[in-house]
Amino acid sequence: MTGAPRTVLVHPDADTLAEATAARLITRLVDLQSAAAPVHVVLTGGTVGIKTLAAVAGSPARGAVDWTGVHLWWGDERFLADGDADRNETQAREALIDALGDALPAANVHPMRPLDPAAGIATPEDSAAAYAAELAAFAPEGADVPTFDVLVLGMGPDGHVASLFPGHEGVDVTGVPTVGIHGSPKPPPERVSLTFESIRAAREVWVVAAGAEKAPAVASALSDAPVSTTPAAGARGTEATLWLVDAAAVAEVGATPGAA
Ligand SMILES: O=C1O[C@H](COP(=O)(O)O)[C@@H](O)[C@H](O)[C@H]1O
Repeated sequence: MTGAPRTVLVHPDADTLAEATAARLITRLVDLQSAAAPVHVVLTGGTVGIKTLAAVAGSPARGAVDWTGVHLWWGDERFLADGDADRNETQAREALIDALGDALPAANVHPMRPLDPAAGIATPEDSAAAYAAELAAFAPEGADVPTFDVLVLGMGPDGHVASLFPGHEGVDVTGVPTVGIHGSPKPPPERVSLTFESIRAAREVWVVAAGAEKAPAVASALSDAPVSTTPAAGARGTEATLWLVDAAAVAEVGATPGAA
């Protein structure tokens, strides 16, 4: 597996994990903005992912970020109508984006297109193709996706990341930056996801996971199980791969967590 080695950082519980990840993200954005602009961040849905966004919104330090220079993308989306409460976009808006208000230009927010047959988005493949075009518009010459500075991934108890599920063909898709998903084992069945090629193009990949129900998948991923059975094992950044977890989530990891 190419990519940066993993560093595992363990926090006592899910709330502390979310607060610490939010602080880490804010600090990273400020550091990145001292050197270059714009900054591209990929958001995740899921429990800890959304909790982390709420923690960013609640942090006074969020004012240290120049949000006009931050672009927000998504690693995956539930293919539902605009505004559906189950959309990762809807939850991210409620947790953070709405709170940022005018500080974050609307043009910097890049959601995956919702189900909207009247606008030509009738299938997950339509949305995936539209997102590929949006990504390409911000990609450097010769690349399919922007240079993502930080790409955050939640992980399901089955080891899925983004909407790349174990045993599903989305895991193996290559040559395209995005993929439409059908028959997801976790509702809703239709989704849109970045492919592993897009995920692995990110400079930093942060996997966030909390809770005992994630412990088997965390142990499996950190022991380099096949990506086909534990997709999270394939999540790597080009410069850094962080596993930001709580104590319950690493309960089944054999050795003391550390670089892997
Ligand atoms: O459905 C999804 O689930 C995963 C993980 O969610 P969690 O609630 O178990 O933390 C999430 O990463 C993904 O973005 C989302 O679409």
